[in-house]
Amino acid sequence: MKVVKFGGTSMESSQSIRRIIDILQHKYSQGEKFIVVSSAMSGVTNLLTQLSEQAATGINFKDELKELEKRHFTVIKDLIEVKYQNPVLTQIKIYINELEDLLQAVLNLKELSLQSKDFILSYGEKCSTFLLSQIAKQYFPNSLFVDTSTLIKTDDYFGNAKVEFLETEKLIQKFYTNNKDKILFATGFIASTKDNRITTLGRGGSDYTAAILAASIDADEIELWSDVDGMLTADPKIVKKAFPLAEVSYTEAMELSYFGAKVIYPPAMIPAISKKIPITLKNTFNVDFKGTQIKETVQKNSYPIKGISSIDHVSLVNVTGSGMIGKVGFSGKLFSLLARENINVILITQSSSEHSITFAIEPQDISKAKEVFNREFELEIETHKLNPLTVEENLSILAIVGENMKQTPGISGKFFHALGRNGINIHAIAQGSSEYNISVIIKNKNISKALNAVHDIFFIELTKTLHVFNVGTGNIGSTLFKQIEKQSKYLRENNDIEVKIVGISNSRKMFINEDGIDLENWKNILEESGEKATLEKFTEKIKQLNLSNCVFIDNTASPETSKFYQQLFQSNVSVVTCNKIANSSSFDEYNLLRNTARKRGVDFFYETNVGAGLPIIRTLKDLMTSGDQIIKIEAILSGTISYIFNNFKGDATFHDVVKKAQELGFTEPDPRDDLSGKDFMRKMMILSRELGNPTEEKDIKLGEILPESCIKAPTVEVFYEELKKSEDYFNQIKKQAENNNQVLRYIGKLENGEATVRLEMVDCNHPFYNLTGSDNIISFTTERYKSNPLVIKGPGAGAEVTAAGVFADLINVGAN
Ligand SMILES: NC(=O)c1ccc[n+]([C@@H]2O[C@H](COP(=O)([O-])OP(=O)(O)OC[C@H]3O[C@@H](n4cnc5c(N)ncnc54)[C@H](O)[C@@H]3O)[C@@H](O)[C@H]2O)c1
Ligand SMILES: N[C@@H](CCO)C(=O)O
Ligand code: NA
Repeated sequence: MKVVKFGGTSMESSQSIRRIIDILQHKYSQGEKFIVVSSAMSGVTNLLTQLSEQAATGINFKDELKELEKRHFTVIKDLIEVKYQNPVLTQIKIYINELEDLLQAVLNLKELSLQSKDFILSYGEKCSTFLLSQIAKQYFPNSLFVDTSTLIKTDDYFGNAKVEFLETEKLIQKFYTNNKDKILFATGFIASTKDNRITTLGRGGSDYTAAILAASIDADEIELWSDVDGMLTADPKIVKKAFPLAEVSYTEAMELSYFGAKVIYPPAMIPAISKKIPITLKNTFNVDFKGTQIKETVQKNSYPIKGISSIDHVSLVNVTGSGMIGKVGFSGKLFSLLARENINVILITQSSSEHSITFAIEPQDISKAKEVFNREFELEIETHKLNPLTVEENLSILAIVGENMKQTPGISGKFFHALGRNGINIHAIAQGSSEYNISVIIKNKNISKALNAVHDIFFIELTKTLHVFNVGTGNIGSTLFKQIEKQSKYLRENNDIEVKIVGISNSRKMFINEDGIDLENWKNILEESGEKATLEKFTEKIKQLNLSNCVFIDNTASPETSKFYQQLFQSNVSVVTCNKIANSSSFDEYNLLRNTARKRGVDFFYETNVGAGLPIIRTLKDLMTSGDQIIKIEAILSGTISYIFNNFKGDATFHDVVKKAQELGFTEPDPRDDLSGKDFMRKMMILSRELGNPTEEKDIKLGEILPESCIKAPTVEVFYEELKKSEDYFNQIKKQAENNNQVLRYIGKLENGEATVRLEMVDCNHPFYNLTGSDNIISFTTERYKSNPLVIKGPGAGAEVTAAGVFADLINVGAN
């Protein structure tokens, strides 16, 4: 035998009641035996509460009551054959008339007692359940309407009555035995006192009715039907990746529902728990879905925790003072005091030094708590044995719940790591020794970020979602998008990484979508839905959204973007950049950025600053951290210049080769940044700084390649014209090299803290002689690689290799 309960959402309209009938017909055809419990139609209990309270203040209720009648009549007309309608219409009419009399009495007396209110509310369930039973009768002729107020006996605590179990059980058993051949349709929520005055069972009342009936007749199972798929790992409104749990234990269900998961009300389950009756949560909108089963013992699943829940608004109260130390009974006194004032204490922690007790309460209780504390401990406060209460506000509780945590080391470590990495400060921590629940108190504004970060770390089979804000959609930016789009499935399946591009900006337009931007269509989206771009607005939005694992990618060559890195780090956003400006600004700035990132526990990656995608920065860092000593670095680090000298031969003109280098995407947006040596100089400066030298721009000796006129050209167009005019100059250098069987190489050297970049002619014995395309080459002479230096060589410019380097940096964010 099953007890099947349908909540208000299932009793909303003709359509939803039709669904209930379908569900019951299916059960019936499968030979299942069941008792049905039903709530009032959705919204009716609230409406009746409101009407009765209003009536007590003299406000009329007739129109609303008419509406209520109509709602029930509509269902009758929709779902009951005409020939059977009359008696049902009549009975509902009788109920509504009785309701009207009751409300009229309240209106006349201008008084509403809890007792009268319960009586009035009981009509919600009476109407709905009677109605359902009569609809069902057409399919199951042995349907029987049961007014449970005649079976469930309570004390006279109206509004939240306490059940007298012994008597109730007897009445239910007797009724059940006498009606074994019937399908019972029982009202939820309502009961009565010994002397037959109507009472109600409080919050979760219909679930409670189901549990009481099930426990009394030793049912095999309870099904609670609502409009959700059961109990989820977290609130799906906040955590998009939350998913329904197949099984949870009674204890876990209690813990999860206590915080947030509103699908069931734990006290209502107690009669079922005491008889170990499993409870299944089902969805009327997703009938075939298994839902969540709540029972005594559950199979271990692969996740270390079951769910995450939260309470949104709490305040934290700190009691401090030497007067508490070693004082037996102090906390007893403190908490009885709060209990006496009906202040609900949600969480308590105490340090073992006994110098402080911290507890969480609801914000509306703060002033009362202060008042009673000050009054009770006036003497202790005056003599400085206790300090006045301090209160922290705008906080939330976040709790991870699950029986698997028990005896499993590392869960709290993981939990706190996820919070710490996302810059979420923990104000207090509590874990019961039952190890079912670890609760932390954090700032309210961080709750959504925290829920998502913690959910990711425990549930998405370790899938990490990187929330990316990308600035710069030129050569590199647009290529990066292509690469990410192509690779995202692989990353999801093989690396458990989800890359979500949440924001895109270029110098004209910006667009942000928290759910991710479709990379197949980003150009149109940005063009059509984007707003005017400003970096201020873009970064403000990043901070405001406060997403977990958040990364800012700088794919511009702009000096403006780097001004925002510092505040991004401070907001726990990692930065990946191919833009060299930040790292080649002043040494102080360079240091500040690094230190801030380190302090905030976020990443600052810029592998592509030197040699594009070639692993140069990484290699240098590895050499240094593993204790090698760098003696000398020699390198060709301008892809553009490398390409030019590799192709400036035979009939080719210097002008055309430069143009081609730009077309191939090797040059900076302004190619003079390359040809002036400035771009190379920046790279040398970054390498030198990585070595620990406080290098500034002026410390690097830079050999010129271009004649003055080219450098000074006011625009890129004029620069190209000047290049044409200087063709003789370039030809002469070319000739000279060719005559000596040499090639031109623009080479950087770093030795003894000194950095130079010079144009050299080298012969075939030089290790840098054989280069092709936009190749970069770098040779590290170190203590360990002394006679034979470590060499890295390959294309050091171009959109594909650079975007790939940015991509690799991005994937590494948060890896350590
Ligand atoms: N090309 C290479 O091989 C290579 C290699 C390594 C590093 N890089 C670096 O890549 C970066 C980008 O180069 P690119 O060739 O893609 O440049 P690009 O000119 O093609 O694109 C630059 C993008 O940045 C945007 N932008 C500029 N200023 C902005 C601002 N203030 N706010 C928002 N957006 C802004 C532009 O709108 C454009 O979308 C440069 O810093 C360059 O040094 C390039
Ligand atoms: N413009 C740069 C790109 C790599 O930073 C070069 O030519 O080397
Ligand atoms: Na690199």
